[in-house]
Amino acid sequence: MSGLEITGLSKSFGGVCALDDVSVAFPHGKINALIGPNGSGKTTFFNCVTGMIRADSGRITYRGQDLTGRPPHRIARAGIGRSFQLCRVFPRMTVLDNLLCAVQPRTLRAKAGRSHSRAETERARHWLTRMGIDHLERAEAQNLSWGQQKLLELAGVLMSEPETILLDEPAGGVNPALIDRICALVSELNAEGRTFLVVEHNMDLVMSLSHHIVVFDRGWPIAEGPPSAIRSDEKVLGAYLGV
Ligand SMILES: Nc1ncnc2c1ncn2[C@@H]1O[C@H](COP(=O)(O)OP(=O)(O)OP(=O)(O)O)[C@@H](O)[C@H]1O
Repeated sequence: MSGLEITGLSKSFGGVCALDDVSVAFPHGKINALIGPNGSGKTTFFNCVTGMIRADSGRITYRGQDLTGRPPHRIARAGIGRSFQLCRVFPRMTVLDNLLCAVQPRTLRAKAGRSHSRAETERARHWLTRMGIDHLERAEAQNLSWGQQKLLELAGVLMSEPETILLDEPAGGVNPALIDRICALVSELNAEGRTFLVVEHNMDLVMSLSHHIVVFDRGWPIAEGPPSAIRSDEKVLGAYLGV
């Protein structure tokens, strides 16, 4: 079955056209990247796909389900998780509590008491271990490095077991050792069956990690294909060099 498919997506802010009739599909089971110069519409695209903002027109389908106009929680329930460019963690909460917060209480009793099951706590510890930050479980999130906070945010996304994960600049501001860790994790999680769509400015990372790349320029996809094709595409070079 197909993965995420977008048809005719448009979004303007006042007189600024951020997305202009975008039609694009991302293969399921792959690591996809969305790249483009500053202001080319990548974050707006993420926000429309995850229901954070409503597109002016267009259709969003995922695994055959129509998600157009659905609110963020419905999109999450369909199996799509996302991280943010400016990492979203609760700074004064412990690392473990940040993850437990990411879990939607499933039963009425849990909703009333906001209690978490032992299984949820174990799952939180499992993801902290996978991220390599389990030793920080009792630390306040504000005391983690920026890269560790990115790993914590990714662990939070994984708590709801999404099959597709949208990552907004996972390497932005992160030190090289942790960038390597994030790349290794994305590859491992992909090998385990998760699909990724990554917005990233670090071209070395994009070229080494991705199977499929879509390039936006001025709210419009100008190229798509494997890294080898994108690297030498004249339209892409032109968009980045401004020629
Ligand atoms: N809330 C908003 N109000 C007004 N204009 C906006 C808003 N959000 C985005 N824009 C404009 O829409 C265009 C696309 O912006 P967007 O943030 O989607 O690009 P981007 O490719 O993610 O950029 P960057 O790589 O710098 O994060 C830009 O011209 C931007 O100024």
